Amino acid sequence: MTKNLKIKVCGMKSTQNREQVEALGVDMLGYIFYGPSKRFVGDSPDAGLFQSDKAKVGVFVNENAFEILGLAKNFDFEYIQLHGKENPKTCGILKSQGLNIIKAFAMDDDFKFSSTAAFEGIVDYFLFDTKTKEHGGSGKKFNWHLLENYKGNTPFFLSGGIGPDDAAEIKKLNHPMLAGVDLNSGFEDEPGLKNIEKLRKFIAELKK
Ligand SMILES: O=C(O)c1ccccc1N[C@@H]1O[C@H](COP(=O)(O)O)[C@@H](O)[C@H]1O
Repeated sequence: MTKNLKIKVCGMKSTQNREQVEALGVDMLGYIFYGPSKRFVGDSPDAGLFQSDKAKVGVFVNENAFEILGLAKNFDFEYIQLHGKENPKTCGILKSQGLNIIKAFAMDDDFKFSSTAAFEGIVDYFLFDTKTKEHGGSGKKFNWHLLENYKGNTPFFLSGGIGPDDAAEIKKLNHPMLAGVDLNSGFEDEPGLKNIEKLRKFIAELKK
C-alpha cells in the first residue's frame, strides 16, 4: 500500500533545488507563504521556482482568503495547504474557487479527531502535523499511534519531523486513509534546501 503513497516535498526556496527534487518523481511541491517561517519564499521569489509540472501547493497560516486567491492565481497553485486555525467556511470559499484544499491539524496527545468532522466533504486532504508554537516545520514527530483513532473519510498526509530513517515505520502504518507523506526539515542541508540523496534513498525505501 505504501508504494502508492503520495510524496509531497515542502519548503521549496531555490529553483535549482526544486528541479532536483522534482526529478526524483515526487507528486507535490510545497511553497511556504508565511513570513516568520525559515522557508518563507520571500516577497519577490524567483519565477523559476514555480515553473514546475508537478502539483504546486501554496502553504499559508491564518492568511486572508482573498490574499490566498490572488497568490494562487499568480503562481498557479493546484492545492492550498492551510496550516493555522482556518475554519470550514474559509476552506469552502477557497474550494469554491476551484482550489484543492489540504487542512492541517496540530497533533498532541489531547487531540480530538472529532474536530476534523466539520471539514469533511469540504477539503480534499487532512494533514496531521505535530503541535508546536511554530505552526509547522518543527522537525518534531507526534505519537503516530494516535492515528488509530482517526475514523474519518477524508484521506490524510502524515507530517511532522519525518526523516531519512522513517520509511520502514511508515510502511508499517496500515491506516486505510493514509494517502501520503509530507517531507520537509528532516531532509534539509539548510532551511529550504533539500538533500537530494537523502530524499532519493527514502523514496526508494518507501516504494520498495
Ligand atoms: O516548513 C515550515 O517552515 C512551515 C511553516 C509554517 C507552516 C507550515 C510549514 N511547513 C509544514 O510543516 C509540516 C511539518 O514539517 P517538518 O517535517 O516538521 O519540518 C509540513 O507539513 C510542512 O508542509
